[in-house]
Amino acid sequence: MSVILTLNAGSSSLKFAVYSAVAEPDLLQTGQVENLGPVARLEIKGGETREIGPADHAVALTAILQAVEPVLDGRVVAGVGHRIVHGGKSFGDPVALTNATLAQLDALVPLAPLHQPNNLAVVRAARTIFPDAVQIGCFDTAFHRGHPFVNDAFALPRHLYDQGVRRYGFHGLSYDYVSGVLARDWPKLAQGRVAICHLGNGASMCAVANGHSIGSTMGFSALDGLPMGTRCGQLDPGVLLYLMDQGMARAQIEQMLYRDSGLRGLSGISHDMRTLLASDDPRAAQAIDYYVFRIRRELGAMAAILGGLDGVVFTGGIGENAAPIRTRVIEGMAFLGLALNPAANETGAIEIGSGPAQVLVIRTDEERVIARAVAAALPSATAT
Ligand SMILES: Nc1ncnc2c1ncn2[C@@H]1O[C@H](COP(=O)(O)OP(=O)(O)O)[C@@H](O)[C@H]1O
Ligand SMILES: CC(=O)OP(=O)(O)O
Ligand SMILES: [Mg+2]
Repeated sequence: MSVILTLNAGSSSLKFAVYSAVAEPDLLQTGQVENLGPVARLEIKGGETREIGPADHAVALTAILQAVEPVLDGRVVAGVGHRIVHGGKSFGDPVALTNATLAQLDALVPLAPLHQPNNLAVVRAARTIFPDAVQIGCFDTAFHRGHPFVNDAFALPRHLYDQGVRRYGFHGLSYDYVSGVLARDWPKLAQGRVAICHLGNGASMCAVANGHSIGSTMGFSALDGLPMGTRCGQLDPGVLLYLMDQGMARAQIEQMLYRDSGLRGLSGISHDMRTLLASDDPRAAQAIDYYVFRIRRELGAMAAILGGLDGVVFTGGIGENAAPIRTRVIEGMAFLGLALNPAANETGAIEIGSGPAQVLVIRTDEERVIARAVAAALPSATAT
């Protein structure tokens, strides 16, 4: 039996999974290197967890491949699936990552500087390590491609829209997975109006109507919308003009917006929600207040886009694990039909609502969406 390897290069982690190469792939192993930077940590699910010292995405990939060698057990890696954050105007469905497609994707690096270079570096490393494997790219922007014009456009001169200056939306692999779970386990809700909150290190919300994205808080880049671990979220563009007038260089502005803002910037303490929730520093409390305020504001916007809410889903590292954040987001939202069952919320239940609209916590699985796309591209996958 051959296997499929998936690689998901996020802003702060490299997640991987190994699956059997069959039409509905069986998960064999999963894990990640998280907290990329000076003290990265390798976590193999059900296995070892250890600090691996300073690591970027390339070092993380080497550590992962060493750790999964026993799982591979000599089996051939027939396909490698990659999360690619930005597909731009041209890419929707999963594609084979050839020299030609990689060159087109390189051109989108300036639109997602925190992700796209890492995504593509991981693709290139994997092509060298597994030269005979099919390499498939799956796009975070794909799920949003059916957006109506009003959710896709900025009110800028028209030629910019034609050039591709649009609101793409991201976290699409996560929304695709969650929508699939809804269709399978909550079919009636899946036909309704659902706001999915992907709250990880990056964060966005998606308005899903009958399984299709009709709006998202993220836009042209992965900066817009909600505040994130290190990114600012929605910002008055006048601030950028002011900073330029003050003499700030483009590279400094990019550093500030992508890496020094969000929870990290506001708290001055950490980008990590666990650290902030555990802190008694008033700046940590203020950063969390801002985070919750913006999620609530956008939840109202998603409800308006959808014409009401039949359900809200929390996912991503914070959405799945931070019960106090979920409590504060849903508090006082009875006017939207939302209320929490506190015991269910605090004990890790999936259905945590007590109002007319559903409130669910669904663990996302971007890897599975990628693995299915690789399996579909492997002629052998249906036969084995
Ligand atoms: N138990 C927890 N309580 C609060 N926050 C958590 C918890 N577990 C993880 N998180 C937060 O989840 C975030 C990472 O989310 P994740 O979806 O894994 O990120 P990425 O964008 O790298 O995929 C971090 O901010 C981390 O603090
Ligand atoms: C698009 C994005 O923000 O991704 P992540 O949450 O992995 O940083
Ligand atoms: Mg993520």
